[in-house]
Amino acid sequence: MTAQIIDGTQLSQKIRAEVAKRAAALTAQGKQPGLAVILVGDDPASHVYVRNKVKACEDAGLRSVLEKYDGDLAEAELLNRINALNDDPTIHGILVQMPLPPHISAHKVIEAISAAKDVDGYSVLSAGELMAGLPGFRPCTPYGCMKMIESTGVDLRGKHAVVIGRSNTVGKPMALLLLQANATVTICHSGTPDLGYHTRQADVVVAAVGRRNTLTADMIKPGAVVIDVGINQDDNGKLCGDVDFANAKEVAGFISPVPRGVGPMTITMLLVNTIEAAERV
Ligand SMILES: Nc1nc2c(c(=O)[nH]1)N[C@@H](CN(C=O)c1ccc(C(=O)N[C@@H](CCC(=O)O)C(=O)O)cc1)CN2
Repeated sequence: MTAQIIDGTQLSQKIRAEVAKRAAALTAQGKQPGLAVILVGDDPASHVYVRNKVKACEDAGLRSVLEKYDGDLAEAELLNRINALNDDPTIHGILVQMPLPPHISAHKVIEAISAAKDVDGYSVLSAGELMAGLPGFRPCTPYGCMKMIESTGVDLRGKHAVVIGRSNTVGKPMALLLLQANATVTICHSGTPDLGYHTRQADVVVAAVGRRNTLTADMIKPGAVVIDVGINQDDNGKLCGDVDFANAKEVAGFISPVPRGVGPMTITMLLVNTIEAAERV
């Protein structure tokens, strides 16, 4: 049987409608939620993502302030801008689009953002809150993946989840969120000798490596939930994920596509975090 598609665009629409209601309520109290988006350099994909973030804010009634800088911006200047935004009461969330040019320390930049405005959930404090099971901002991509899994109705308690990838922004927080939902979690990575051995036992697989065809149909347990975080291009330059979608959908129970899967949900959870930041003030 063919898998049910987890449509990130459709799920986003539902969540964004709720975000719009919360934004309207805050605006009526004279506190319109505000997001500052900082883009440094000319990475074409980053320009697309940032444009989509600004548009999503507009559509949901959030105010967005987009600051674009040339790739040779000095690190100190960027840190000064972040400090100014930290002090701006009309800005509730600050996002610096990644990747940054190599001469700028992403760590320094992330840590410069005030904890109350860290809507990307990338800071050491936010990571610690997640680790400790405390409330806080969750990184948008894994947070969106959790919402996608939730939308399938599959209860994670006691299920075996395999995360492929161990990045600080996706793999590690993803594993912690799954653990918090009482799944038994395995993290696989480039040093894992037999990836298929692990994924074939998994009720849920989250692929977040950035290499196409990392997860093929023969590596999937029939009926499993498959979430594809990858952003790659196929031989024809078409956007594709880490999963061999065409064949995997014939084995999985639920599967997210690329595009229209995790990508739009990443933006949606950014809106959710920004609303939460504004509601906390
Ligand atoms: N500060 C951040 N930087 C980056 C993040 C992040 O969460 N915070 N994540 C990624 C990129 N990303 C968000 O910024 C992102 C990637 C993809 C999409 C998306 O909607 N993709 C569409 C296709 C868009 C296209 O035409 O290329 C889809 O999958 O349907 C949104 C956001 C790295 N940087």
